[in-house]
Amino acid sequence: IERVHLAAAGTGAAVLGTVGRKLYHYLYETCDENWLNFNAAGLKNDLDRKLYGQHVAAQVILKAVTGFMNNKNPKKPLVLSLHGSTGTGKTFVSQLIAENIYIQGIKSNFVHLFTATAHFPHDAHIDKYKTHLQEWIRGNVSICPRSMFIFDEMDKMHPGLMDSIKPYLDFSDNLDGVSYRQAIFIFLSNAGGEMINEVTVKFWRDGRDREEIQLRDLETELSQSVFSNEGSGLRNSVLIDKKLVDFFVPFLPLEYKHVIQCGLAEMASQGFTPTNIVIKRMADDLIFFPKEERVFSVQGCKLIANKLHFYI
Ligand SMILES: Nc1ncnc2c1ncn2[C@@H]1O[C@H](COP(=O)(O)OP(=O)(O)OP(=O)(O)O)[C@@H](O)[C@H]1O
Repeated sequence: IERVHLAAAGTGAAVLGTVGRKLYHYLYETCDENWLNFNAAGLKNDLDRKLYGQHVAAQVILKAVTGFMNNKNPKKPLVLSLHGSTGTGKTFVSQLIAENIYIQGIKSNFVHLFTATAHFPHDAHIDKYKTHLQEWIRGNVSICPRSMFIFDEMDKMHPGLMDSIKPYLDFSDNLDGVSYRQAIFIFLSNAGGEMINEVTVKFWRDGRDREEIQLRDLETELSQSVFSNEGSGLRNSVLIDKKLVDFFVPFLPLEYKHVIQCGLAEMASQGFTPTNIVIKRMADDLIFFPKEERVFSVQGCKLIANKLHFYI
């Protein structure tokens, strides 16, 4: 009888243990398949339906992220560098990527946003910052190898600071016992934006379709203009010399019709019935270039969320 009791108690404890573990996984985000689940179809769908006017970026990002996430044994972390003028969707796309990898999306404990100017504002403390940044990356990747780091305003980052993250982006088995091969680094910057805008305006002036623009029309010039730009922190950076960036992703300037699409989506997300007249009134008040023809929005879709309530 005692043995039966013991066995029953053992089974009870095991069941409780399983339930406890399940509950723990349910309540607390863990770095495993309970909270990490790459959804390739979801990413494609989001890029097709939610991201407007960025056919080049959508294509590159889908291929890059899907290839990387499906690779069981990547040789280095994925490093994407997103370029374009303000409000064209660089931060937004990073959010879409996060939403299709982490159940918690951009709010996941494994997604980290770093803004050079906000986090490390004083050049004089650069050596201290370097150590902090390296420890921060190392600490986060040792907690979860599938960590995502989004570096905003990369063009304003001190080159020394940028170079200090270089070892983590490279091909290496591990550094101090930590492997970085499953991590994702996304750099955001306005560097190269002007060149991308010029190419897009030229296509438009030549009467060519926006959709005809291909990555190769921008890629070479993009890497040259980004890294030769005097004001760009990316200039002379080891990141480039060592070819640590896997993909340079160009974001085109948005046209009037894309601004309308952004406005309608924003209206819906704020709980209003999307109305063309309202959004058109708002779009008409925005600034467009070239000045005469008013084709491309200077601020992309950036100001829409804030402006909307003036027009409703
Ligand atoms: N191409 C786009 N498709 C759909 N929505 C967009 C697009 N671009 C911008 N938006 C909307 O505008 C908002 C602002 O854009 P976002 O922050 O992604 O711009 P950004 O390119 O990161 O700009 P910045 O260089 O100033 O940081 C987004 O949250 C999104 O709602």
